[in-house]
Amino acid sequence: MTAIIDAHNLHRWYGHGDNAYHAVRGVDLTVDEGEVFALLGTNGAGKTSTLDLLEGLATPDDGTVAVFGLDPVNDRRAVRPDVGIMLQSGGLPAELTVVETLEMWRGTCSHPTTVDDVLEKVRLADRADVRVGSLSGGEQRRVDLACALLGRPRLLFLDEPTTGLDPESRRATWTLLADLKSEGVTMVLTTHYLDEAEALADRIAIMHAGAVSREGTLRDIVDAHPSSITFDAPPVALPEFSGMQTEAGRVEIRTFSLQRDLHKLLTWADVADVHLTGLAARAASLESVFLDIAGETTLATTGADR
Ligand SMILES: Nc1ncnc2c1ncn2[C@@H]1O[C@H](COP(=O)(O)OP(=O)(O)OP(=O)(O)O)[C@@H](O)[C@H]1O
Repeated sequence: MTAIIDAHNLHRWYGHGDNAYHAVRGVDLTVDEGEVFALLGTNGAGKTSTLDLLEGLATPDDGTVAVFGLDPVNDRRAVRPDVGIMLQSGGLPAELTVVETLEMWRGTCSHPTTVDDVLEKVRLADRADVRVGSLSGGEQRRVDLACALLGRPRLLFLDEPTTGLDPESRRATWTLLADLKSEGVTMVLTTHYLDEAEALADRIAIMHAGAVSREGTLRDIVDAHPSSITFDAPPVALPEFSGMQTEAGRVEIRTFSLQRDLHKLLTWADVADVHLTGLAARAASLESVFLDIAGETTLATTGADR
């Protein structure tokens, strides 16, 4: 595999002095050719700040980024023609129609496809003559995507591509992105929809407080996380389980052997004639990993440690 993106020890600060904010704290990322890489994280985790560095829209305060083996800031003229960027908010002029917007954008691309082609892809052909400002939020998002596709990019950055889209349009966008992947387009996307990352991504990184907290395939990430069995604390002594704790009258057993421990618990309850009220068994999932990370204490990220 060839690394299309290779980033090491990225740091990004906003502001200066005591009020400086350390938004990206030593991020390492590689994205291979043809991969879909999803960047997840809570609000403010540093996803967009990291994406800006990979896109060459900002220079890292420390660390290095290579895109196609080049510096996306200093070698911008060589890198940019092969890159499509869909920002979180497109900021397109409201007065232009969809087709005028795309024609204008097309003029900035080195080897563009046709406006009709991208209109078809994002399913906006019937809205071509409507002003961008009159479109629904979801339709505007699809114009942003159309602009990112016009240059026939080899590498596509998508910052929350389906936010504001209805479920049917989200699915249509997933199909479009899957088609682009099968054409060999490499993609880096941020999303708050875990099912989107599950459906599209070959690899996932979960950011928290400016750093990558977990990284790997969905399977790697989920397999490294315990499953959980919970129930109301019964008025009798329980058998021994590693990873068992009781809080506010609820018992939780965190386990990497869900089936074995559940069997042990149910067999004990049967023999001891104990009714386990509120019993729930949850296999580890991307959501449980995400929620655990989101609950972790946030490190101080102000200028004091600069
Ligand atoms: N220009 C700026 N000046 C100061 N702080 C900023 C600036 N831009 C971003 N930040 C801060 O940096 C942190 C990371 O922001 P960023 O937009 O990268 O997060 P994110 O993970 O993309 O969040 P979201 O999911 O909400 O889009 C946030 O706490 C944000 O307030």
